[in-house]
Amino acid sequence: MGLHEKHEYFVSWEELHRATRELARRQLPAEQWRGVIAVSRGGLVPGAIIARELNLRVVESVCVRSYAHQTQSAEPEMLKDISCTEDGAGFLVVDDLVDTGNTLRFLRKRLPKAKFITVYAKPEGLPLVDEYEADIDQNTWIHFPWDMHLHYVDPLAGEDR
Ligand SMILES: O=P(O)(O)OC[C@H]1O[C@H](OP(=O)(O)OP(=O)(O)O)[C@H](O)[C@@H]1O
Ligand code: HPA
Ligand SMILES: [Mg+2]
Repeated sequence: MGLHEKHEYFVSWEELHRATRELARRQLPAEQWRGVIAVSRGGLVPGAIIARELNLRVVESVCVRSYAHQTQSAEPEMLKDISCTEDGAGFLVVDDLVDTGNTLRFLRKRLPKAKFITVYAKPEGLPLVDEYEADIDQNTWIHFPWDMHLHYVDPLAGEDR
């Protein structure tokens, strides 16, 4: 394998559910939280699972457009802010993953007192996340279950003759 080779990691619904539940378990006791702020769109499903496990009924969403992969210099933009909190105190900010950390870096400025958690984390993003469930290599692209569907694959030995 070359050093710069790209890898792919395919996450099933079951794996996502299991990993997110484990992340939720580590946020106990639930009474310390006022609610969940999901980072739309990737954080919506993990946010719902965490809210369910912790019996939190206040679920908000924020949306950030990050230009990280196009123009390095451009600042991310808040497409949807929240009104339930000034500084994020008592809230869990949930995202599916942290990659470069650009999204969470931006949100930390808006919600300095929130706790930031993700299901997956790549090394560059580690300083921006308070807790996460699983490490993923920087050069691996994660495919989430909502972006995939099941399809037929030929047997290794080829079709029956
Ligand atoms: O750490 P970063 O380099 O900022 O990358 C991580 C972010 O990128 C993806 O969201 P994206 O902005 O692609 O939008 P989506 O959630 O709507 O898919 C992912 O869901 C994270 O929010
Ligand atoms: O690895 C990834 N998978 C899906 N979306 C992403 N956004 C940044 N990195 C990723
Ligand atoms: Mg996202």
